[in-house]
Order: sequence, then C-alpha cells, then structure tokens
Amino acid sequence: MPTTVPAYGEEAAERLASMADVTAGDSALRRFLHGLPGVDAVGLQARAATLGTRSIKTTAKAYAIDLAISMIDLTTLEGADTPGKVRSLCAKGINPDPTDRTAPRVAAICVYGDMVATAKEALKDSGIHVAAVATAFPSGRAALSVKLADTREAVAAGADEIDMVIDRGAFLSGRYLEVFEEIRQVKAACVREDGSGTAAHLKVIFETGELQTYDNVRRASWLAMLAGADFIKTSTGKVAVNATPPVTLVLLEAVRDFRAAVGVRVGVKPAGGIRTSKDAIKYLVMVNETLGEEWLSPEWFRFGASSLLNDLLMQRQKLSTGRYSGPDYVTVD
Ligand SMILES: O=C[C@H](O)COP(=O)(O)O
Repeated sequence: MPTTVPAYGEEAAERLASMADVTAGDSALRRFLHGLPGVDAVGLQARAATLGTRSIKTTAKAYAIDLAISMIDLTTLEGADTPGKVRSLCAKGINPDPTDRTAPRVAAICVYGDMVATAKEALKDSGIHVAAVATAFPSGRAALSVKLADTREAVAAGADEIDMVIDRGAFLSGRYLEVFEEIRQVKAACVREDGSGTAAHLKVIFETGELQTYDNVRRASWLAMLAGADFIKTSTGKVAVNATPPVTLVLLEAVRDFRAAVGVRVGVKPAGGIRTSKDAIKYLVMVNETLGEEWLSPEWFRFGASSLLNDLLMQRQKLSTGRYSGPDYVTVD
C-alpha cells in the first residue's frame, strides 16, 4: 500500500500543512481544489476493472462474506416506512440468519430521522449503530437552519451516525466555501447536547451520479475531509447512477492521499445499487489494495445497501452446506 503519496507533490502537501490556509476563503479553497491533479478516467476505470477480476480462495471468500455483512448499513429509506418495518429490519440486523447464529451482525441500521427512536429502542444494547440521513435527504434542498435542525433532532433522538447530503447545486456552481461551511456546521450539530461531549459520526454524501466528472468527485472528497467528515459516501441510492467501482476508487484514493498529506484517517461508504456478494467482494479487494488491511473493518468501511444482506446470506449458506436454500430462506424487505 502506498504510504507517501500524494502524487501532487510537495507544493500541495505544504499547503495542506495548514488546513486553515487552504480553507481561509473562497479563492484559496477554489485554488486548492482546482490544483488537485486531474483524474485519468481511462486509467481509473482500468484499475477498477483489474481489481474486480481478482479471484479469491474459498476460505478467503467465507471471511469476506462475513466481513461484508459486518460492514452493512442496512437501509430503509422509503416514504412508506413504518415503525413495524423498521423494527423488523433491526431484528434482521441483529440476527441476520435465524437458522445460523454464527452469522455476524450488521454495522448499522440506516433510516430517516423520524425513525431513529424506534430503531434505537429495537436495537437496544446490540452494539449496532443507528444512522440517520439528514440535511433534507436526498435532494439537500432546504435552508441551512432546516438542515441543522434536522441533524440536531436525529442526534437528540439517539442517532450514532449522521449521513448528510451536500448541496450539489452549490458545489456545481463552484460555491465551494458555502459547501465547506455547511459541512462544518452540520458537524458541529452532531455534538450531543447531553453534556457527554461525544458526537455522532458524520458521513458526507456527494451524490456522485450528479457530480458529472471524476475530477469533481475528487474535489468533493477533499472538500468534505477538510471540513471534518468522518466518512465520505458516494450516493443516496435515489438517483439513476449510484455507487460504481471507479467512483469508489476515487474516494479511496482521496482518503489514502489525505491520510498521507494531513495525517487524518477517514472512512468510505459506497451506497446504492450494491446487491450481490460478488460485487461486495470486489469492493473489499479494492479497499485492501488501495488502503490496506487497516481499512478492512466496519469502523472504516461500510456498504450502504438495502438488499445486499440477502445475497450474502445465501452465498454464506451455499458455502457452508454446499447448496442454496429455498426462496423463503431470506426475508423479502
Ligand atoms: O444508502 C443506502 C442506499 O439508499 C441503499 O440503496 P439500495 O436500495 O440500492 O441498496
């Protein structure tokens, strides 16, 4: 794993030595973000494709399947969500395979803010986190005061993690400082007001399918990390193009370079459209090759997914019994 990148050299690394300088004003931030090296799209896609063809041994496959389960943010983000549906999802997250108690638990249950209390109560002391989407998810179109209130309410209800969306309109118009400040303020709103001094972890969603270029995805990654994101996340799952291997690779490389330049470690969450064990394993290979084993844990890598768990459970059972179960083995969400 490379440890001494960034490829953009001494000059950018020096600028990063003082984060305050980089983010002191609109023009400084723009200069920095536009000074990042451009993404070679052909090379990126080739790297992502090559990593996707790596085969892994059966023993490694069993390990990878369990690791992937433990990294899932099991998600329901529908207008029709009910407390009952959220409770069943929590029960599934705690005990994914009722016929096999060795199946690991998921990392988090991801819901809209109004479902946080229900999820919190259902998960009790299972150790599974509650992640709430916030800041006018999925569009991100609301006044900042509304976004901050949305965040504070979810945190007060017990959310362990906040998944915020950036204002893509502001970003695409080049209003980077505005996006930066918004992330900073949402991060401040993640601090619990119970005197504990703790804060919900902040994941920043870019909606990469709307960002038009890989260069923009790289800029958004740096912008969010400079503003204090604990995780950077590809997508909401609500637009036509969600997580893809190349776009996730841009995030992973930005995290690698940010760590090398600034010394701060950030997690990555591809989300939306990841449905098969095969795809999940490709992502894990990519994480291992780009960031190394250190990132192969739910603390640093998550899958945002509503149906991936079912396929992982089917493949897990196939590996241990040699056959697939009937269609009623997994619950249909
Ligand atoms: O963050 C998670 C996504 O909303 C889930 O998307 P999915 O239903 O395509 O798995």
